[in-house]
Amino acid sequence: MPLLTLHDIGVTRRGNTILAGIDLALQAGEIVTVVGPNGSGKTTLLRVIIGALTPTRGEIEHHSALTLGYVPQRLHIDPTLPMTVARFMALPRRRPADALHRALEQAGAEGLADRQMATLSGGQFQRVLLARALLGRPDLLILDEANQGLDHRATAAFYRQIDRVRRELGCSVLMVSHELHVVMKASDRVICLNGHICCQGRPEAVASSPAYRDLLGVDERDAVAFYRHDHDLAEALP
Ligand SMILES: Nc1ncnc2c1ncn2[C@@H]1O[C@H](COP(=O)(O)OP(=O)(O)OP(=O)(O)O)[C@@H](O)[C@H]1O
Repeated sequence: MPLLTLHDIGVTRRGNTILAGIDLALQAGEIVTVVGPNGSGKTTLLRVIIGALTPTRGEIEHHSALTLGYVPQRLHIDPTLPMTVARFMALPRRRPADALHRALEQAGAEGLADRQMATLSGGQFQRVLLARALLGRPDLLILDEANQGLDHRATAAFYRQIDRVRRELGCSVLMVSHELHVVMKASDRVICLNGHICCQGRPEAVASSPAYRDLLGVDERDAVAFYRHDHDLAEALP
């Protein structure tokens, strides 16, 4: 049985159809990436899945005990506010110190617990957000463009960390990205969204499909070149 299934999900707001006819099943342990242009409904789809938005039509089916972890697109913390990573991780609920350190380690952010949030690099900040999402030991980890503000190298390292997390925790991952080439190696399946599902499949197949190329204006040779380049990037914490 899939971990989570969407049946004919539709979202309409102020007379505009944002999502229509979304049928989607997420399998246990799978990494699925949703790609699509600006305004194609990617965030809306994630908001429906995490329960922040009630769809206009359709149903979501999952096990009653399904635990979700969510890494937001961006999070602003006032840089003048003194707040250590450990304190941030304890919001809104304090956790045992060993759980906190385990989550930081799983996210590749070990050693950052006593650092001030304002002093973290973009890559470190995203790993702390990931660690916070891992505290609840999620069955499904959801990331909304978690590479925003990261350069290509930091993004590639971050997605390799996601793959490690999936292997260590055995959780499923659903993430949104603008760019397939960046997340290609980390995904089992890619869903190309533009209000509806235009195409889906293995990353290589989607990258070379006319629907994907038309939608995102990508040259397949560019995508493959990026993909190969990723292999050479160092594993260093950005
Ligand atoms: N509450 C709302 N009321 C009306 N329109 C909305 C609402 N939320 C989103 N929209 C519209 O729905 C469309 C899809 O928005 P959404 O944020 O899901 O797209 P996206 O693919 O995540 O975009 P981006 O890549 O820019 O983050 C946009 O046109 C947006 O303006």
